[in-house]
Amino acid sequence: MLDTQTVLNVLRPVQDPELQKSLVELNMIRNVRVDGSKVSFTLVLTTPACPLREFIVEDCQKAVKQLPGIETVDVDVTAETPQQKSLPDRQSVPGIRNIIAVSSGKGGVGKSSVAVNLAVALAQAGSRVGLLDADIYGPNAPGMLGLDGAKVTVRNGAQGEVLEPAFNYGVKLVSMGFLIDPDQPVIWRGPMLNGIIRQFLYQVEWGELDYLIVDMPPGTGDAQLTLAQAVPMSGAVIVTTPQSVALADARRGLMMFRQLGAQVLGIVENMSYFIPPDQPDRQYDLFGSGGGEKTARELDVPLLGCIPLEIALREGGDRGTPIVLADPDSASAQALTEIAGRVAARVSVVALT
Ligand SMILES: Nc1ncnc2c1ncn2[C@@H]1O[C@H](COP(=O)(O)OP(=O)(O)OP(=O)(O)O)[C@@H](O)[C@H]1O
Repeated sequence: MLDTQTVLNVLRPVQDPELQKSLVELNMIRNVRVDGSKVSFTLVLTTPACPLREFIVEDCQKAVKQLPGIETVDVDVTAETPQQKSLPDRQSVPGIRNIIAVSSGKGGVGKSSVAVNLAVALAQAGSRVGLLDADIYGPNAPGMLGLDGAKVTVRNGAQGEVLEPAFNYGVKLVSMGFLIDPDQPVIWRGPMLNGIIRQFLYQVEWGELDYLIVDMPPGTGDAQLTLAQAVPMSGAVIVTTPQSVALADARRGLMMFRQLGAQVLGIVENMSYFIPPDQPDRQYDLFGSGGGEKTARELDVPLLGCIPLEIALREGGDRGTPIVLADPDSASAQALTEIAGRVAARVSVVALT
């Protein structure tokens, strides 16, 4: 009769492909049971959005089936998202495991669309997700998340006043748009930023979150710097288009995070090519091609994915139903879902290595 230790021994060489470490050593294999010709165990992944889930399960099954007399291998898959490393001089936010900034060197490249769809895709995969819309210039996440006109409610808690976030599609949201007067000039909003952001991090009832996505204001000016310094983040995702001007801005954004000691999780190239709705097998490179890949290579960061320009993505944003929910089979929704998986995988790597 086989014992659980023998099972763990054959599983020991199986590695997590991202972390490149043994699943057994990472304590990702638990509750091993042997019952005659059947072995069962729990595989605890580092994110519910793991893009390599099937691949890892197959590797485990293959390894265990090498044992004589074993016919069935039942793998129960769950996930526990690791806590980001603590950062010097930054106060972590209790209950929030990972903070991910979504940033762009310039406006209008689709940063908010990426942030909103990323948040919803992670929630769809089973993660606990919050979205902090910190874009003082154009806080448009509420509209894109179907929460236009929503407000944070203020409650008196044990620690004083606390804000309750709005909620839709599995995502908790607070937005600069809930607090700032849209008629107030942007120049006056900048200096308020540090105070508001601290309130948004430490005084909101976020509860337990695997990921808090922060939709940053575009650019690398004072406001962005203040924000990037105030938020204790796991890493940043930089959104760009294939155009050379946008890429030069993306490089600046990337340098800013690096100088602040924050990890850059990777680059997302948006509006990579246009798919005409009536000719879905054609694609047009409206803004050139290969720019995101080239910049990623030059700066030695991963290219997390390329999102096509699709009318349905804009319509989904305008209607308040993100494309990953409105049309999950569309090319842009699939790209965004894959990007969410890669971001989650990179966050695990940063937390655990
Ligand atoms: N891949 C895409 N396909 C079609 N439309 C897109 C795509 N990406 C973004 N858009 C549209 O472009 C507009 C600008 O996008 P978005 O607001 O996400 O950009 P942003 O970089 O956050 O802009 P801002 O600088 O104003 O915050 C929106 O109307 C959005 O729906």
